[in-house]
Amino acid sequence: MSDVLTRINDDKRALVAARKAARPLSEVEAAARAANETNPPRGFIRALGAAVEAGRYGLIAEIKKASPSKGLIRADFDPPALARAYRGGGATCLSVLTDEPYFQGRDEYLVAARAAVDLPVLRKDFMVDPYQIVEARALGADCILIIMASLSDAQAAEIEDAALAQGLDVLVEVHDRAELDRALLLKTPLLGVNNRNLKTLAVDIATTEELAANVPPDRMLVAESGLYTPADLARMAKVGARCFLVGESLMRQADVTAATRALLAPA
Ligand SMILES: O=C(O)c1ccccc1NCC(=O)[C@H](O)[C@H](O)COP(=O)(O)O
Repeated sequence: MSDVLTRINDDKRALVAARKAARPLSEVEAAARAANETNPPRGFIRALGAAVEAGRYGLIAEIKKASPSKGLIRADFDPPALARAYRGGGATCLSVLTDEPYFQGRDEYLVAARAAVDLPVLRKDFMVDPYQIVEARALGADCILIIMASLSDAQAAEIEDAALAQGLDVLVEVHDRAELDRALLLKTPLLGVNNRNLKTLAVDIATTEELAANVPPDRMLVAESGLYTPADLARMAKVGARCFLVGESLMRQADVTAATRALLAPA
């Protein structure tokens, strides 16, 4: 039996092949060029850097309806309203799941959430082909995710180059020391440590603590997953993470603005 991440990536490769057959790359490239005119990249890394420079936390707030580990997280799911709620609560950036089979995401959710606010947006998906990067820019995304556990070094570099060519920022995500060493071969300064093991779905925020000492000072460390309280953020900040990617704990709240504000309040 294959692990969760392998299944997601296998399905994603089939899905991308179908999308390529339905819509040629040249057409998506034209849409990406048009998006550069109407929705130019908003500077995802720049926004996080500015928050940290100003002495605040950089919060990437995730719009996530469901997940493989938790099933349905939020039934009352309105991406533009959630984007505004996150903005009102002090989020720096948004992350929007576009994967449909495993997260009940949709490309349209990214478009609608981004149109509702002025925050930079991460297309949160499983990138296995440069075609998806062009798609991301065509949708208006400002940043894409590279999961080192999903890709070889050559594939990661190819996807990063495709993103940079589109003017997109890149969040590279690792879960262990070997992935961290490989991620440091990439150009992006934005380095996420996922506290969730995407193969087993086990979450342990000690993962960020264990890897943080090996993250060079020229990288911006993002602690991802399993963060619920201001004390969790303070614990991550102690080892040098000033930026956070948070989904479920905020998505489960009735008042997302108040919950975001409360999460960002001093511990
Ligand atoms: O969340 C999952 O169950 C999951 C399963 C398989 C691959 C990826 C998965 N999640 C992606 C993420 O790591 C999170 O959406 C993100 O870091 C936010 O985590 P959380 O705050 O715990 O929702």
